Amino acid sequence: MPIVSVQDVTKTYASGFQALKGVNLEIDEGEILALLGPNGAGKTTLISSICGITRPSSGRILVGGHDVVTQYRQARRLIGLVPQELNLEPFAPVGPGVAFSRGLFGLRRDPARVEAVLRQLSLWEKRNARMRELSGGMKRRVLIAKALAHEPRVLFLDEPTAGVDVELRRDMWKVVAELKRQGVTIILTTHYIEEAEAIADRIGVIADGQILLVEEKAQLMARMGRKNLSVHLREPVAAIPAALAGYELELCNGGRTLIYSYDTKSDGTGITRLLSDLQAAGLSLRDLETRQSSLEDIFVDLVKERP
Ligand SMILES: Nc1ncnc2c1ncn2[C@@H]1O[C@H](COP(=O)(O)OP(=O)(O)OP(=O)(O)O)[C@@H](O)[C@H]1O
Repeated sequence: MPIVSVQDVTKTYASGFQALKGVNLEIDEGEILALLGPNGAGKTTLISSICGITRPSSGRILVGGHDVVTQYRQARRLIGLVPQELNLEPFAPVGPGVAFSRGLFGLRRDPARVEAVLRQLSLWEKRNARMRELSGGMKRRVLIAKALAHEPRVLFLDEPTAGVDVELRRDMWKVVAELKRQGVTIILTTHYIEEAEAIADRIGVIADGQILLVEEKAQLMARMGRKNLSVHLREPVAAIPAALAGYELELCNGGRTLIYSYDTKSDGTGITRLLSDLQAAGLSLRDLETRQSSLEDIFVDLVKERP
């Protein structure tokens, strides 16, 4: 049984705007799913619906088998949510704040658990600091600690690394990997494709209130991946020779490099023929290199190709 099951969910806001247009999504226990999508795609609306903060207009959502509307308490107990905004009390101290979040779920005090969470997020030394004394990155960690205080089985991270520096982003990825090791299911939204590429098991692409695809990251990259062959020339050319028009080459690097894009899955890549045609056109080669297209290329193509 999936830990989260989203069934035909739509959401129309009071303004009449339809933010979700029939979303179906199953999330397995223990996986990391990254939801990628442009601004306004509906990512936050979807997460808020699963967490019971926004009520879907139609459809059904189950978390751990509990309906998030009719069995709100049981469902919510299983969920930790790290919101996008840093909505922390400026004067609240870190440690008691995390303990308080646990108490909100009616759980008994458990200082050992709170300490473990604080240590895991490198916040133990800061346990007596007030929120306003912390850096933005530390505040984000506090939000995660608060979301973990009641031992949720599913953790939602809404853009966990928006606006944080590269080092902190990598730190955050380590935290996510560690949580996965502990068996926590993680759903994160992100604008950063490299983030999805670095940590997700599966990738969901959402645009305009619809899920365009959900797929294993490795499969997605293999299925949709193209490769680019860069041909570096000894002498620059002003234009692509007419004899090579059929290859749809791109000329760059001041006329010194030709880029040929090919499908890694098709039977013939066309490379052999291209190389002999290059020679026939009188071009002499200095070097060749190939590059696998990234998730970013795939994502841009997907969102662009929509009717
Ligand atoms: N309370 C609301 N009332 C009306 N429209 C809303 C409301 N909340 C969100 N929307 C609209 O729904 C759409 C989806 O918003 P949502 O925040 O879910 O997108 P998102 O994918 O999370 O975007 P971002 O990446 O910018 O956070 C947007 O067009 C937004 O303006």
